[in-house]
Amino acid sequence: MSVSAKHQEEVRKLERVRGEIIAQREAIGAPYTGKDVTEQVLDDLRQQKKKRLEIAEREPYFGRLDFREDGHAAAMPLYIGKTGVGEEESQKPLVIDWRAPISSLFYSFTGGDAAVSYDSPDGIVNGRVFLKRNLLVRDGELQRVVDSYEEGQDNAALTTDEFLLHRLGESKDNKLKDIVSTIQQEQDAIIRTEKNKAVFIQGVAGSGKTTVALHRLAYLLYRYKDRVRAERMMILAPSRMFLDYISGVLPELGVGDIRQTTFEEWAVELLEGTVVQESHAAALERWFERKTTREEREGAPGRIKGSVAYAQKLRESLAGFEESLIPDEEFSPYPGIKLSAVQIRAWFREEPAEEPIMKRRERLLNRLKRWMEIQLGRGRWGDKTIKAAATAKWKSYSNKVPSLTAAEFYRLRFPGDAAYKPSASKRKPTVVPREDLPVLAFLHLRLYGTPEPAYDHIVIDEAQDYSPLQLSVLANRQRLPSLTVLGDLQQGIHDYAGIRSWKELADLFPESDTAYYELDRSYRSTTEIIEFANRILAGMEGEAKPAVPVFRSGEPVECVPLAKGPAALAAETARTIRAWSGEPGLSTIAVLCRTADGSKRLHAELKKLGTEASLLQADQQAYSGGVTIVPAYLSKGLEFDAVLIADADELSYGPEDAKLLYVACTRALHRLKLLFQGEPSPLIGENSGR
Ligand SMILES: Nc1ncnc2c1ncn2[C@@H]1O[C@H](COP(=O)(O)OP(=O)(O)OP(=O)(O)O)[C@@H](O)[C@H]1O
Repeated sequence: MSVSAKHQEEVRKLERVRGEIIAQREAIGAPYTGKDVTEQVLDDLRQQKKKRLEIAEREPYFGRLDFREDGHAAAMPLYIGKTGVGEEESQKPLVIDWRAPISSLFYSFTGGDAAVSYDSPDGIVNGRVFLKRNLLVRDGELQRVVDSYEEGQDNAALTTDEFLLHRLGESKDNKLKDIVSTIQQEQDAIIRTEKNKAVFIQGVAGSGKTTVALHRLAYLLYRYKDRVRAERMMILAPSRMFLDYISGVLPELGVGDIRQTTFEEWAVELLEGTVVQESHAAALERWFERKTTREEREGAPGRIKGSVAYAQKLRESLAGFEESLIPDEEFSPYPGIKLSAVQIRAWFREEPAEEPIMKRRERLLNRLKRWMEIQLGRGRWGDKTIKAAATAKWKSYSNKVPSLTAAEFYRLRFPGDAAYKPSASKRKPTVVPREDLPVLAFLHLRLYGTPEPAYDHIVIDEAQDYSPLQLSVLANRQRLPSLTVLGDLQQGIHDYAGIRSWKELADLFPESDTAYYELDRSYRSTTEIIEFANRILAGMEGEAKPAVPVFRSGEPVECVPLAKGPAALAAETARTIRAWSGEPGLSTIAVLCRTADGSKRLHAELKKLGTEASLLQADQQAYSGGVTIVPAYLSKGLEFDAVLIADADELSYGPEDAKLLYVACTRALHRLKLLFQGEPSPLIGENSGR
């Protein structure tokens, strides 16, 4: 079939499918506003469907696969889209959801006439593929038709990756996007991993880890409809700004209501207002605004307190506390009526051990109260004076059974470790440093538990910055392990708190409950940028894993020496911003500085020159795109069309800063330039053009 005939065929098909989608959408009226509860529930479902149809109307599908199942006479064209659509009358599928079992063929098929198979709920289905076609539909218009496999054609000439490259070449705005139309085979395998696993993903910068984790949530909600609920899922990311950056993906995949937060916010909430965390900026300042030594990082409180050994110390301390909870004295609410310490301890032990300690304490004290009432009998209990005196005795006894908040417990039992002062007033929360939050969360769960239901699934992004203690606190909030834990050890710039090997985290689970994946291909940057960043990696200690580029060539990376002084830096920065701003493909531009202080100074200098740029700071809620000046350590997880590294000199980036410079360079999609005053950083030495 000729190219234009194919196009015509697809235009007709698109018209038919969109006609059906529009008709179905229009048939769903305005939201129900009445009081009938059943009707409200039904309408909720209708309105959700309407939202999905609205997305489908713009882009009903992105792929077509002609598949002949074994035993069937003809191949069936299957159209694959973000949401499944069935014909209203016949209920025949018009569009198949990308998460359906059969759609996995679309992602895993890479050509050839060999038999293929996919896992369906009824078992393995075998068959053959006759056509794999990518379709680009934007706002209801068919824009591109690209075949990556057609039976009987010279498929070597068919462009397998043309569609992907087209997508990667697009410029980015300030939000991460979904990738349903171009999910790669190795990514699809992760997305479709069974629910009850702790899935660890080690992936190079730009390999799609964050994106894949979000698609996995959408997959789990579809595949395990009856068992998982969006309200019982949670995404943990390093900052509010990062969460804002990824916030568009799930709604675009038709998924809502998933809690997205940072570990620290989650912990503070768990601790029920008893503590607040010190500012994020202050915490970062400690590690990034001045040079730190390896000894400082190794011996950092976050690493020690986050270790498995420390968790054990906390457990032992809790056990000791529990053991000594009941005072060594009898309880006697009235002369002649008494209960020995031995008896009270025995009662305490009867409480279920898996219940939090303070809950058991409360139940024990209530039991004592009931016992007291019964022993005194109706006559004496009815006597106001006797009742008041007995109750006072009970209160006084209760006061001797300690009740502590997590923050009080930690300060009392680990006075040398707790790095905060108690708040001056009981009603005011205690301000605690970030590294103490995991400890307090751990203690709180053992002491008080939480009324919140367990989580069905938890996603942890940038997990190389997590400690084993943090992960174990989270895993304790699940009945069965079901987590997606992703990160990149090579980007572990917070190594004063995080791990050095995934084993540290994976060891928390039985091996049969874990799955480990590595992603080596980088989709974000051009080949030139990836190769440049790989050379920085090579300078890193330990075994470096270079990223493999998807072949997408761009401009060479530039390293430019500058004369000394802030004026020369500002002038060159302004010139670069001007030049890049004039290029159509470059809509987000970042200037990265080693420190927040340096970023502020450059921002002020640029202002003097009349160059507009926004300054990105820790504790910021959102990243708005355009031209931004960013401290390198805050750029982690984000990406920009073009990146200018303003201070790639030997003082800013010494050999121990390889991870930070690697993070900085890998933020760039299409363009990367590094400036240096004085000697270039040894990390780019040979690349610097000198
Ligand atoms: N299969 C794909 N098709 C199209 N684009 C993709 C694909 N996989 C990843 N990308 C793109 O690559 C970029 C990097 O993705 P993402 O931010 O999820 O990677 P990451 O591994 O989390 O990166 P980092 O560790 O550097 O933060 C994004 O722009 C994403 O849209």
